[in-house]
Amino acid sequence: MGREFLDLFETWAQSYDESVHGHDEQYRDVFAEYDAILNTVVEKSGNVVLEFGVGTGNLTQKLLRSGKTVYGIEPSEPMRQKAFEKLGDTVTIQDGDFLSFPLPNEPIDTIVSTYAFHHLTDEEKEQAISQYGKMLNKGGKIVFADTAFVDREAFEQMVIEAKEKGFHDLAEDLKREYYPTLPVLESMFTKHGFSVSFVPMNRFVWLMEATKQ
Ligand SMILES: C[S@@+](CC[C@H](N)C(=O)[O-])C[C@H]1O[C@@H](n2cnc3c(N)ncnc32)[C@H](O)[C@@H]1O
Repeated sequence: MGREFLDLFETWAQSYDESVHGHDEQYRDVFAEYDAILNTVVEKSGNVVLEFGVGTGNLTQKLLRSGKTVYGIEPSEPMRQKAFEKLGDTVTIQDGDFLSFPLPNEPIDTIVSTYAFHHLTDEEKEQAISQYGKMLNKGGKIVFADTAFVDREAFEQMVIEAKEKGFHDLAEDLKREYYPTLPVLESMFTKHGFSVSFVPMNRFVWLMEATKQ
């Protein structure tokens, strides 16, 4: 569920790694400090990790290189193909999404995702957090990095700024997908038994670290 944006990745899969490294002017600020953001998610993760929205496998690769066991979930076939080209058979990446996915065959201590949680509506985000709250033991973590805004005004301001710069694809993307505000996310995490902190990583992306109480 929450798969309505998969068509975008049919074509974007081929050039995605160029976008994250600043080749697309409209998304340069979104992907600013991309590698540092992924490295921070790795630092915050435990040893057995479930990753949603693997994409071309950049975070997966960093998690594996730091010795973690990773169970990857990715709904887009072209993205899974790109990830396999990068990672070979060193990892399990299965078809699934944030809400419907094959369960790993061992307990996991961390659920991670970068640049993907905004594909879910706020209602779906809460369903996912509720589900993860039941899967994780006390001390288990959700570590996400994704675009979010301090409030609706900050969101509207970013749309205006994108339009003023002529970044119409970015402005459309901001309006089409489901970028949340921090207070909404905070209330979802706390309602489902997590303590949560938010740290800004660039002008768009926040690191969300939620620990099961
Ligand atoms: C912008 S890419 C991010 C890829 C990678 N995590 C990264 O940080 O570079 C978003 C990814 O989320 C995937 N995606 C889209 N809808 C999803 C869903 N409902 N559940 C899980 N992943 C989804 C897309 O196929 C795509 O691979």
